[in-house]
Amino acid sequence: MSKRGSLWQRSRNALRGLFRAISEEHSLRTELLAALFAVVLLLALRASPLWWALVTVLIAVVFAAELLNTAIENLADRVSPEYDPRIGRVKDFAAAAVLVLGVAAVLVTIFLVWSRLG
Ligand SMILES: Nc1ncnc2c1ncn2[C@@H]1O[C@H](COP(=O)(O)OP(=O)(O)OP(=O)(O)O)[C@@H](O)[C@H]1O
Repeated sequence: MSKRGSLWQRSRNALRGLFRAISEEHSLRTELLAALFAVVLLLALRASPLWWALVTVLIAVVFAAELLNTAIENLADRVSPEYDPRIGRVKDFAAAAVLVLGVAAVLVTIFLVWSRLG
C-alpha cells in the first residue's frame, strides 16, 4: 500500500477522520458547542483581534488534543483490548492533556470577560 498521496487525498483522509471523530466522540461535540459559545462571547463583548486570535488558537489546540486522545484510545483498544494497567496509564495521560487545555480554556474565558467587563 502506497503511503504517498496527493495533498487532496491526504486532506480527504484527514476530513474523514475529523467527521468520524465528531460523529463518534461525545466530548468532541461538547467542545464544538463550547467553541460556539466562545465565538458568541467574543462577538457580544466586541473583543479585540488579539482576543479573537488567542481564542482561535486555543479552540484549535483543544480540538487537536481531543483528536489525538481519540486516536490514542482507538490504538490502545486495538493493541490491547483486555485490561492492562499500562494501557490505563497511557489513556489517562492522553486524557490529562485534554484536561490541561480545558482548564486553560476556562481561565482564558474568565480573563476575557474580566478584561472587558471588569
Ligand atoms: N484496556 C484498559 N486497561 C486498563 N484501563 C483502561 C483500559 N481501557 C480504559 N481504561 C481506563 O478507563 C479510562 C477511560 O477509558 P475509555 O477508553 O473508556 O475512555 P473514554 O471514557 O471513552 O474517554 P473519552 O471520554 O476521552 O473518549 C481510561 O482513562 C483508563 O483509566
